[in-house]
Amino acid sequence: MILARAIDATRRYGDVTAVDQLNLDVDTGELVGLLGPNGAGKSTLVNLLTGVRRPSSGKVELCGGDPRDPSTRRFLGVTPQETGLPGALRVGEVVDFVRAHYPDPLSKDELLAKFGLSDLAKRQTGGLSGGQKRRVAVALAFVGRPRIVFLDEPTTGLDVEARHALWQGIREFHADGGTVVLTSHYLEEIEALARRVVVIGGGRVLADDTVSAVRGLVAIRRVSLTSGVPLPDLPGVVSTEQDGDRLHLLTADADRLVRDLVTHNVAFRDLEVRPTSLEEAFLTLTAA
Ligand SMILES: Nc1ncnc2c1ncn2[C@@H]1O[C@H](COP(=O)(O)OP(=O)(O)OP(=O)(O)O)[C@@H](O)[C@H]1O
Repeated sequence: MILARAIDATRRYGDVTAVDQLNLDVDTGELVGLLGPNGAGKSTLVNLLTGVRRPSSGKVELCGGDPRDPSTRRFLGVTPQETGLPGALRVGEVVDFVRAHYPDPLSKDELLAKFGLSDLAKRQTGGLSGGQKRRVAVALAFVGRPRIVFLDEPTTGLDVEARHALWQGIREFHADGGTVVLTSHYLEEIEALARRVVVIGGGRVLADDTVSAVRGLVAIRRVSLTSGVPLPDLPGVVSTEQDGDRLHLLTADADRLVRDLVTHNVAFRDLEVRPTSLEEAFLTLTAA
């Protein structure tokens, strides 16, 4: 069953088209990463799919219904990009408050244990660190045993250990059949959690595939070398970065680039050719 669907969805803010005739289906049991540069439209898409905003045109569906309908929202868990917690309440009290909104919530202890938060149960949220607040905010999305969870940049600002604790909670939910859509700027996060990655740019879907396929799609290689002399103009180089004597060239045809360097008698050493990172891949896609 399709749990979240955008059909030709467009959302405008004045002159800005944040989401532009976008189509997306998220099936039951999927874990989907939305990836894209700042301002690509990821949060707006999440806001449309979770009923926070209405599309200017087109349609969105959640669990086969309208995401603004309370009976549909029972199946939904969300952590927006920015959240506020009532500072005077203890973590356990906030969990109880949210639990009260759902017919069959997780127990407080189970939720806190799943997300490694048991030690914080009696702490007032106002006294928590930024990272601890974020972990509580993400855990709250799972209280109501949702069928689908949307997490907008869930681990921004978290240290490695806290990030891994959250990933563990998300993975367990997914392993039990839960559906997850997350946006992230952490490429390792998308790679660590999701097999499907939807690359968003300019409010549109630029690619929708596996992480490795998205990399393969652009097939850009990074050729790094050390050279004391300026390089001649070489065909097929899409960008050049310089770090002292070390040069990093991006190209779709690394073999040709290396042959050209030799043909031009460029003195170089420490040649390295490697696939691009996902970030480089999406920058290339969004520049297309
Ligand atoms: N409430 C709003 N009012 C006006 N413009 C908005 C509003 N929300 C988003 N926008 C604009 O819509 C575009 C898409 O923004 P959005 O926040 O969806 O992108 P994003 O991919 O989530 O970015 P980021 O990674 O920085 O969070 C941007 O140009 C943004 O300035």
